[in-house]
Amino acid sequence: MPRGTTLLVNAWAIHRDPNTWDDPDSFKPERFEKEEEAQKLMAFGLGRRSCPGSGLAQRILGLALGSLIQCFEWERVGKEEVDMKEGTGNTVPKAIPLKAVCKARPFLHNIIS
Ligand code: HEM
Repeated sequence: MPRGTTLLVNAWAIHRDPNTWDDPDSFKPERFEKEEEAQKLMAFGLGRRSCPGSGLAQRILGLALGSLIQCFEWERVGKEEVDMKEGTGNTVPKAIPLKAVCKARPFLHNIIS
């Protein structure tokens, strides 16, 4: 390979390889409860140029999600099944956004008022 070549790893395809994943196109977050499955995930890249913020991100994500659930009541807009189809773009957005409304839980009024 010539010096200076830009090499892009297709993590999207690797994460959908049926030789590696069971039912790769289905949204099954519970699959990562198994340690050996979680180790196959490359959300933060690999090697010397992998994400230096992964430790921070993994701590903050749980806290942020926990705070959103603890502090607000959530309700979906619409009753149809959530469409998990992917849109286009580097961060793989949903094709059809998930819409929800939230209401501060009563205990939060005491804290912020
Ligand atoms: C869920 C959150 C995050 C995800 C999924 C993520 C994912 C990634 C990925 C896939 C890469 C490219 C790795 C590669 O080229 O192999 C990257 C690089 C990088 N990330 Fe993150 N990241 C996240 C959060 C953060 C945070 C919180 C920080 C800093 C506080 C951060 C800083 C960086 C930097 C500086 C690089 C470039 C590293 C380099 O090129 O040497 N990231 N990240």
